[in-house]
Amino acid sequence: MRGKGCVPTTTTATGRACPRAATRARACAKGKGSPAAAAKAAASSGGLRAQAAVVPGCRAQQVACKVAYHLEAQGESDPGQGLRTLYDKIFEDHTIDTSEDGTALLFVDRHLVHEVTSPQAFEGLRNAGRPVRRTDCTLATVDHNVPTTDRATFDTVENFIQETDSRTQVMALEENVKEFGVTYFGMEDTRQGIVHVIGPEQGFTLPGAICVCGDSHTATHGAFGALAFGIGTSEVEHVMATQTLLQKKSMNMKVQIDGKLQPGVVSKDVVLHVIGVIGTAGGNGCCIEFCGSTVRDMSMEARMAMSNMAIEGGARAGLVAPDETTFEYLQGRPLSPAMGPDWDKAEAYWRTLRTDEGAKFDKEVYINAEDIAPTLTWGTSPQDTTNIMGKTPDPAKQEDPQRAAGIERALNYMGLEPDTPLEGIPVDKVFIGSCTNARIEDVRLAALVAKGRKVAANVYAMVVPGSGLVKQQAEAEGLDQILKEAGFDWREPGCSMCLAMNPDKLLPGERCASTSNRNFEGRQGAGGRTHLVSPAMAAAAAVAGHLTDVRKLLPDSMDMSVLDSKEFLLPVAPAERAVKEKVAERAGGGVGMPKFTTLKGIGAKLDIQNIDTDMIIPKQFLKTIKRSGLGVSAFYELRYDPETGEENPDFILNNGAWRDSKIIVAGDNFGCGSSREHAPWAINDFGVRCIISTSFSDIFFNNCFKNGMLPIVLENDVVRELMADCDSGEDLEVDLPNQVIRRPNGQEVPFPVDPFRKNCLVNGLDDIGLTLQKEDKIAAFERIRDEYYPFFNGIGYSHLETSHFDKSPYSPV
Ligand SMILES: CC(C)[C@H](C(=O)O)[C@@H](O)C(=O)O
Ligand code: SF4
Repeated sequence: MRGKGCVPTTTTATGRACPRAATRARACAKGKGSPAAAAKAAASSGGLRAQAAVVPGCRAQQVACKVAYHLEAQGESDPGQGLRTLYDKIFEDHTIDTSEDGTALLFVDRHLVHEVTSPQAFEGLRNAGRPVRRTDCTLATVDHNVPTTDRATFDTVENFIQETDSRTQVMALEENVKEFGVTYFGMEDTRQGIVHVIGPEQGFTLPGAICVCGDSHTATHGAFGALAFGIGTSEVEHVMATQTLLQKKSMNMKVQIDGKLQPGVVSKDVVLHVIGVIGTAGGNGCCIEFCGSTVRDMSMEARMAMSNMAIEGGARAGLVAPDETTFEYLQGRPLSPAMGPDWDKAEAYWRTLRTDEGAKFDKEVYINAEDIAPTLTWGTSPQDTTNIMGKTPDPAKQEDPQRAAGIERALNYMGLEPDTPLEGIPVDKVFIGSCTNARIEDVRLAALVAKGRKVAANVYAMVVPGSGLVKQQAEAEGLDQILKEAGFDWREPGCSMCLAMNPDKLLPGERCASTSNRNFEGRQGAGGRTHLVSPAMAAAAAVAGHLTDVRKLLPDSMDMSVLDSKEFLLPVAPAERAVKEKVAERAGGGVGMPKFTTLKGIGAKLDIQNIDTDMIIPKQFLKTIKRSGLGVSAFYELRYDPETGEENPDFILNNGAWRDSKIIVAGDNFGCGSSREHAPWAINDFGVRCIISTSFSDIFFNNCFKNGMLPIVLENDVVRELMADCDSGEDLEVDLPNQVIRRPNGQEVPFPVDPFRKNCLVNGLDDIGLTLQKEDKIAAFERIRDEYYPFFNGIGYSHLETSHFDKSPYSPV
């Protein structure tokens, strides 16, 4: 009987009673004809939210409200009511349940998995005897560790990958996907590639989906109007076990770019420019929606390069509303809905995915595309940008002493003087690749610049396609020939020198023009210096031998010199080896969720802004398949002399009583960069349980709670006072139940903490167990989804052959 069991008590995403619940219940109780009719009645009497309708036991109501949501989104409901952003719509449409404090349980449509952040998650499932709930919505590949050398002789991973830890991680994934039945593109599969290249390429990434991956650049998929964000390994396990995630709603931020881009300026320049404007913490706590005429004119691949770097602006996700460009890109891809009724149903839904006119954003940024010239970084943070006509900054001219210290440190690392013009700085290497810029259009752009020219004698330049299919397409178009003739090294797909977890690395002191997304210290190899650029600018630097404006290319008169790729096969430095051995000795099995109540001890001051996760634990220590034992590698670059492996006596955590600090008081934006949960694991294993700062990156912040650690956000003046307490050597006491920090002078400093997270920390509760108690609600949501969003159910590859392709994922130039 329709309407049976309807109760007007549903809460909203913010935990408040939903004022429209009564209307909904009335519509439901009327039980008029079809669910759609009930929905229409309900919608016309006030508009409804889909998520609020999921009340177990009230099927008709659920269906009615679901349909009503679409009517409202298409503007058929009362105008001016409940105006929502694209982010609000996707978030709310995936909300299964909302707890008192506003934490939502979200359904996850797409889960991408790679070898670095999944081993501990699979281990957790295995230990708990849990399966992967939705293998049809899960896709795995290997990318970070794979060598990019010729695979002509590839037989098995075991024989092919020389580096032990890399081999172990790749082999662990191969075993895990077999055991858990997950679709996997291995090294012998042409579809293998960087996880953020293959998802879109296969049509796995769809508009309106929630898409996650244990990787911060999951933001890439937002280009499709998918709500896509990086998660930590504990969350990878949570998604695999429950197909859901616990999330608090982010703020809405609009970045509107209007106008026509100058020739030679591409979306990479746009996003570098945007990050230069907003800073690496500018988007913290936000989901960015990129909009405006410039964005509408971009191709899907250009949009992907832009949303990819939303995380570098501090935002966990970047979105672009789907449009004709999106639909055209998706049609005929292996995992897109099949053309015909399936496609039509999907497209009708996707067309509702846009921000309502007049909807409110918490932050707005407006950029004029005509102001953007080819843009690049000069320092060690993606916010350190200027255009190619610019100069390095002078710390002496900075008013903020912390910023001045940051600039000085960055220039020193980069081997650059203040006020140096960027144009003309010689480079040693050029890297064209990564999940930002390794798609076919990027390769085409590089080939366009390189055509008929030669790589400079002082430069080694490599092009690493983002996937086997990009490589295949580029070869079909003859782009590899153009690049090889110019002197570029043409490689096999993978992350490569973006992160240098495989053998492709910079040598200490080497300078690289790189199309990747992070220029952190040591990112591309210890001591390596990175300038982030577009593929056009990278190719221009390769042929010029120095950073240059792609708009005024040098004549092609230089000799070509390709360095022997063996140069990249670096031996592991002795210092690094010693630390790795200690890590191996200490690594154990899983570590339960520890309780956190009070913590007393001397605090350590780390007065550096933007301590990124590469500084907390560099990539060479990510190759573990365990969670524990990483403490010896925490703050590796700061803590040890890279030559000798001896402790650096100037580093606070090597110094006297501070060696045992359990509390760190740090500069702004702690934990920015990658989603690696290895960062909190390493800090935790080192003995630190609490970090205090003015701000944190969202993913790091979240990861701390999953590991029984407490990150505390306080105002800058309070942080400064606590830093002084650290220097005094007297104890601080963090009292979580009472939410105060007791200073040595007896003052109590209150701090905020999310009630749900506090409860989990104080009681040592594990998220997965808590979520599985909501099984009924998850199952009810899945039934609704089957009916109204069947296109989100992964059809998987189990019954598909590679020949299923309706067309090549790439169309010719
Ligand atoms: C290894 C992975 C966790 C990491 C990320 O999250 O971004 C990596 O892809 C990176 O680019 O630093
Ligand atoms: S940023 Fe680099 S390392 Fe990270 S996923 Fe992308 S290509 Fe791989």
